[in-house]
Parts: sequence; structure tokens; C-alpha cells
Amino acid sequence: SLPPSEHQVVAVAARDLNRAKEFAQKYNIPKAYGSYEELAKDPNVEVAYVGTQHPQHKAVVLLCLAAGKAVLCEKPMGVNVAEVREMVAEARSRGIFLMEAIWSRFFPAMEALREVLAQGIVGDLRVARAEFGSELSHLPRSTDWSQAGGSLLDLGIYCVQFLSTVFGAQKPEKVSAMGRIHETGVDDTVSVLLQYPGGVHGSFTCSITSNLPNTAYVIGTKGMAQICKTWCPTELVVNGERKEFPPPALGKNYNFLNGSCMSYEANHVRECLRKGLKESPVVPLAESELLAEILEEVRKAIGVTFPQDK
Ligand SMILES: NC(=O)C1=CN([C@@H]2O[C@H](COP(=O)(O)OP(=O)(O)OC[C@H]3O[C@@H](n4cnc5c(N)ncnc54)[C@H](OP(=O)(O)O)[C@@H]3O)[C@@H](O)[C@H]2O)C=CC1
Ligand SMILES: O=C1OC[C@@H](O)[C@H](O)[C@H]1O
Repeated sequence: SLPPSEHQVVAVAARDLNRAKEFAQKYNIPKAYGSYEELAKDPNVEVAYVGTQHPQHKAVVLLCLAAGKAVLCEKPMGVNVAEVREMVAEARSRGIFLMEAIWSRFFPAMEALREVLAQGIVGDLRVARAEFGSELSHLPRSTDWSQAGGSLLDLGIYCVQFLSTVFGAQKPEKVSAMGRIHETGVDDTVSVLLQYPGGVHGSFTCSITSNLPNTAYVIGTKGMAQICKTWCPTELVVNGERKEFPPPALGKNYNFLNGSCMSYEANHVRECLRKGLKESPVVPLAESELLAEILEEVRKAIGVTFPQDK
């Protein structure tokens, strides 16, 4: 969907060559590989987008960094803090660009919200809340404990990143949580309360079995700003005034809502690379580590561990 003079998908890899070929043929991608290693060696690949399931992110990210590729890795970048710190350290030591694909931050509605907050239109902040609950039984990975399933890492991260955006990537002073645990051992539904510096409160609920309203809002001394669809917002309401930001209409089908908006983060990565940046100012690596710390603290509070935590 982006100008070929700026973005070209030059290769795709899967653990199975036939599936990679099938995908390449469907999307007119010149090269298909039967392993991630082969893609990482391809000199035509400048940036690797890692879209494996959560536990496989780290291995593929490290592989691509070692091959000198800039990396855009899907959220959550790691299953736990240790994984994220390892990837961040590797990218920094090699001086190679790495970004966690928190695509929400590149939606025009989120950019508009950041502007509203910067201008003080809702006054001094007091409370922020986010929700992301979606019945995900159609996604086997969502309840697969071996694949670090559950709501926190998959959906809760969007809520935490929203609160972190609102509260300036500050570390919460206190976190308390309660969770409903799925029969497979993953977190099913989790509600979290966070106290940020200055006595301001953040809270969120995430769920893989309940369809929640999925709005996110921030309230200050002069009013309220609210976005629809916490993870892929196309609407911002500020003190009752609604503004729409329709997604690019590309006439294609996507597996997930507002899929055409992934182009926003791809454009951002290109801008960062053209400026010679080694990380994104919008999704800084230190903030990816902070998000992982918060998610891990919540998992500990509700008693959920994954195989990758050993
Ligand atoms: N930004 C967004 O809107 C979205 C982001 N995501 C994120 O993208 C990532 C992928 O999600 P999604 O596309 O739904 O995942 P899928 O279930 O489609 O799996 C993606 C790939 O992961 C690999 N994989 C699957 N199962 C295993 C396994 N057991 N062991 C090793 N590798 C495996 C496969 O790669 P191969 O082809 O090589 O076999 C598969 O193609 C997740 O981290 C998720 O958080 C997901 C949806 C939306
Ligand atoms: O990132 C995501 O956004 C949409 C959800 O349905 C999906 O499971 C999640 O990975």
C-alpha cells in the first residue's frame, strides 16, 4: 500500500518453504525462504518485520540483528523483561535499529491525542483508563500456554502503552492486579490499578474471553479525551467534540481490524532510518523495557508464569 519507491516487500520466510511460497505468490513478493536464517542473509532485505508468535520473537530478532538488519518486532517484543533487555542490549551494542511494533502510536488519532495532552486542553491529568477485551477462541495461540498466550501480553500491552503515553513513560509507583486464570494456565481476564507519580491513577482491563467496550480515556482538571478502539483508534473525542481519522481505504482484506493502518508504523520506521536513528522516539527501547516490566509485575501479582520465564 506504500509507494514502491519507498517500501518494497522483497522476501518472506516461514519454517516451511511451501507456505512461504504460497504467501509470496498471493502477495507478489519476489523471494520466499523456508527458514528465517535464509531471509536474514538476503542482501536485499534492509528491515525485517518479525511477526512470529510471542515466544519466537527473540530468536528471530537476534538472528536478524546479527545479520545487520534493522528490526521491527511485533508486540510484545518479548515474553518477559529479560528477553526484552537482551534484544535491546544486542541492538544497542551493534548500533542497529530496533523497534517494538506498537502500531497504535502511529495512528493519527493517537498523534492528535498526544497534541491535546501537550497543549493542556484537558488540564492537569487525574485518571486514565483503557480496556481491550476480545473473545479470541478462534486464535489457538490466545489460550496456548506454551506460546505465552493470554490477555496481558497480547492485549494488555495496548492498555499499558496507552497509560504510558498519557503519563509520559513514567514508572508507576504502585501496581495492583487481579486475574481470572484460564484452564490452560494463561491469564484470561485481568484488571489492573496503577498509581503514577503525583497521585494520578491508571487502570485497565484486558480479556481474551469477554468483548469489552475497548475505549480508552484520560480525565484532567479541564475535561476528558477519549479514543475508540484502544489498539487501533480512528476516532478521538475531546470534551465532547468528535474527530474521525478514517483508515487508508486500500480495498484489501486484513486478518485484523484496521490492518491498513500498519502502513503508519512502516512509514515511521523508514523516517527513522533515513535520519540515521537507532531507535524510535515514539516507541523508545527504554519504554519497551518499561512496558515489559509492568506486564511482568502484573503476571507475578496474579500468579501467571510461562515456560520462557525459567
Ligand atoms: N499489530 C497487530 O495488530 C497484531 C499483532 N499481532 C502480533 O503478531 C504476532 C503474530 O500473531 P499472529 O499473526 O496472529 O500469529 P499466527 O498464529 O498467525 O503465527 C504467526 C507465525 O508464527 C509461527 N508459529 C506459529 N506457531 C508456532 C509455534 N508453535 N512455534 C513456532 N512458531 C510458530 C508461524 O510461522 P511459520 O510460518 O514460520 O511457521 C506463524 O506463521 C504476535 O506476537 C501478535 O502479538 C497479531 C495480530 C495483530
Ligand atoms: O495485536 C493484536 O490486535 C488484535 C487482536 O485481535 C490480536 O489478537 C492481537 O495480537
